[in-house]
Amino acid sequence: MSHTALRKNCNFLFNKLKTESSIRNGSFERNLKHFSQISNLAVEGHDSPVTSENQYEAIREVMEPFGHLSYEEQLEKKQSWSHQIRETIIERFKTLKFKGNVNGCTVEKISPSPVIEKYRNKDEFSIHYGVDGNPKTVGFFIGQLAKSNIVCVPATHLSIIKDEHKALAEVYQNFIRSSNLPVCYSLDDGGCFRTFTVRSNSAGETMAIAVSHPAERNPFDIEKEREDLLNFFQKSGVMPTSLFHQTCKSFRCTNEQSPFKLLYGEPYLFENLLDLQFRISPDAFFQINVEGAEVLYTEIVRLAKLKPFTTLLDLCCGTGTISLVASRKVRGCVGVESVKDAVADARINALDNNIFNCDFVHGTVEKKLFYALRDLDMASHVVAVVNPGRGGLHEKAMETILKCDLISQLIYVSCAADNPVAMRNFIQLTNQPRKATHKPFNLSKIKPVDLFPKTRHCELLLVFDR
Ligand SMILES: C[S@@+](CC[C@H](N)C(=O)[O-])C[C@H]1O[C@@H](n2cnc3c(N)ncnc32)[C@H](O)[C@@H]1O
Repeated sequence: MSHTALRKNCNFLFNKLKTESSIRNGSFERNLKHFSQISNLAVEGHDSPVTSENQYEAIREVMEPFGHLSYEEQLEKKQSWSHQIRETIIERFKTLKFKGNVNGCTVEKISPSPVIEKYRNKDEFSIHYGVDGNPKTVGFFIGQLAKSNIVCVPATHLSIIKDEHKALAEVYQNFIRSSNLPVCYSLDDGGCFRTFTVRSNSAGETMAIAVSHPAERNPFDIEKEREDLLNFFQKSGVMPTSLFHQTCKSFRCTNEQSPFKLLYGEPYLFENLLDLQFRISPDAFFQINVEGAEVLYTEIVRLAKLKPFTTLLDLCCGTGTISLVASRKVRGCVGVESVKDAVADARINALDNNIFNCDFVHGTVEKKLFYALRDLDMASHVVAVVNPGRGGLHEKAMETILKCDLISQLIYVSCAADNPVAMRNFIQLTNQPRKATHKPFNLSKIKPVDLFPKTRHCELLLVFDR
């Protein structure tokens, strides 16, 4: 089950439970009694109950499902999954009447991640009941809604999580346990503590972000929570390099919607990647495995037909990584990104690396691409790299891309190529519906790059030419 699905399940469950005041202010015993109502715990795919003895094994099976395999075996599985993606696209394609070409598509050998342990530079920890019934447990969820058995297990025994992240999550757990404020299990239950995110860079610097629901509290109460949080970390002796606090009433808030308040330290993380330095805001996406990302970006540059006169379109550009890595090989780059702070990072990153041929546009691809292309009237050769995350590309963005004949190659970077939206995007690129006048793309190559050792996930580069 995906993290989002688990979160939805969790919210549903606690909507049911929220009417019972013991969640918010009851004693540990009352909470335990309450918890017994959602017991009969079993991990997804397992029938045996989750207990304090087997909880760490259970969370490993959720978070590191390939952890029991050798790395070679993991890569073999991901290689054959990449072939399956090719077969699925070809099968889907057979059902369509007007087509580009997908049959010639080859699947390259998977590139391994240079690191397979402690590689995650960002973890968003949730808060929920632990197996012992403690309602203030910080970690990751396991369980199934059907069996009403969602439970939170600390990350202490996971090998893909960095030690500094685990240590900070433990201090935060101690903090919320020492506080009288309740946990926010669903957005309208009046609770406070929501999530705790830790990010880090290769130099070992950490950025911690505590997110709370403002509930009915006034600004002074929220200020008090912030003071207490900072004091607690300072006294613990385990201090992040920077500490942020955000209040958020919805599932997730950007800095624009609800500012990240810096309580301590520097406002940004900096990361080195392929001889470039990147500034990263709390809000901005950065690939979770930096060494793996270096391989990914190197492969993108290898596969892209970049010429000195090429304009590179970097769609969903985050902090500008792909543009800046490719910038010296092309005439210019235009990045489009929906998160404002990430765009600010991308612009600064260009300047800090003495790169002056990249421009970054704030907005969604579906809204801004049309205008970005209109401004490219001097371009003679355009290559697009799209990296939209699990959500895939919006219909309108797809339409604009397909209609722009200048785009002769498109590299679709997908961390969830079997996701229905991504799959629809692949078919749209290669299909030519009856009345359409555009030339369809041919899917020429699939290149897997492993960014997520021990998990089922794998990054795919799908190369479309026309
Ligand atoms: C998987 S990340 C890739 C970022 C970047 N290419 C990198 O490698 O670091 C996807 C990015 O797309 C942005 N995004 C998601 N939907 C978008 C949209 N419709 N328009 C523009 N940006 C979008 C997200 O904010 C995020 O920064």
